[in-house]
Amino acid sequence: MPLPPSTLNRKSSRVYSVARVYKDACEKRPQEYWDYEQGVTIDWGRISNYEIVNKVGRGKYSEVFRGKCVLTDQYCVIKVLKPVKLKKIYRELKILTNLTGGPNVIGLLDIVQDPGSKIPALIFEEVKNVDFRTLYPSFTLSDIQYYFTQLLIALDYCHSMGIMHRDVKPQNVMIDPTERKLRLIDWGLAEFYHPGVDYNVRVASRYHKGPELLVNLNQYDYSLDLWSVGCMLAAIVFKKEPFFKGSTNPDQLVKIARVLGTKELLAYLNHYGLKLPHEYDNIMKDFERKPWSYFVTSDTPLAVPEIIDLIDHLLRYDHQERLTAKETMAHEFFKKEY
Ligand SMILES: Nc1ncnc2c1ncn2[C@@H]1O[C@H](COP(=O)(O)OP(=O)(O)OP(=O)(O)O)[C@@H](O)[C@H]1O
Repeated sequence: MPLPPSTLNRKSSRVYSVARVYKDACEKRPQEYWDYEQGVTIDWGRISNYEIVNKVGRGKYSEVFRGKCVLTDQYCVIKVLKPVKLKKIYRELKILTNLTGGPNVIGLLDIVQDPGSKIPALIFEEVKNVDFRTLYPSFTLSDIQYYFTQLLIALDYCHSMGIMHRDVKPQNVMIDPTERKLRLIDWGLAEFYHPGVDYNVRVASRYHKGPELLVNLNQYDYSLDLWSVGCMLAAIVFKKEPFFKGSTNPDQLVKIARVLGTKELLAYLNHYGLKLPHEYDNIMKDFERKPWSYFVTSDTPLAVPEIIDLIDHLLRYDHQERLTAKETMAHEFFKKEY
């Protein structure tokens, strides 16, 4: 039976921005691929196959445990979702089932349901992650080449599948340095991309939010994820974690403008027919653009010209100017031997 029309691909009356790449990735697939509004069919596993070992963390949307599959004796991660809108749960499940098995995407092993609350729990492969605050300061240029290539492979894959992650940040990139294994996790804010559709700007985590989110530009796309990659790289290279540290959402844009300039921000808005929201009236000042050399000191040996050029091509106000995941992998920085 064909699905009824969906609101998820409903175009805005004014289309002012469309992704440069993979814009028809969803449209060319059947509606069942991207339409999570009608619910999703789930092949439920048995909760009794898993036991909890210990608590790993508590996110905004879940409680996460280390667990064990009693059938295989394999360790796993159990993400018990908190009761949020059913639509959000369906979205995460649909996206994970579409992407699992893809390169460097966290592997979804099973979906089980708490018999009492009916709340789903997601069972994932476990990554023996080393906290980024310990790991990143040890990175050489060659480590950066390797791990960022792995991250970009995951991003290019999800983008090619019509999905924007929308919450790229160090906490969502699990790295096991012993195995040199990287997995992109937390697809809870990820969304299907449809050209000309207005998206909610209340996504991503403050320090990694792209300018488009902070100026209410709703027709953003996969390029949002590349801004976040740029923030991660700049933080490592310039030893400033996080690179843009806003105290509130509006202050986040002020922190960005202090580096990229206010005139340049206004040119970006003008290009898409937008205005700076009034919440900035008293806080946005006329900041001069800073050259990247401003952040280079005797304590930033990773700041070689090629990586600075790469950061410069990712940290662009204009989301359409940023390198795509594929273009980033082809950048000169990844070709050089360090
Ligand atoms: N597969 C995994 N392997 C190892 N650790 C994991 C794995 N999945 C999740 N974690 C840990 O659990 C934390 C929370 O997981 P996740 O980000 O998926 O949940 P969340 O509720 O969406 O979190 P947040 O509110 O921070 O976005 C992660 O930051 C990570 O430390």
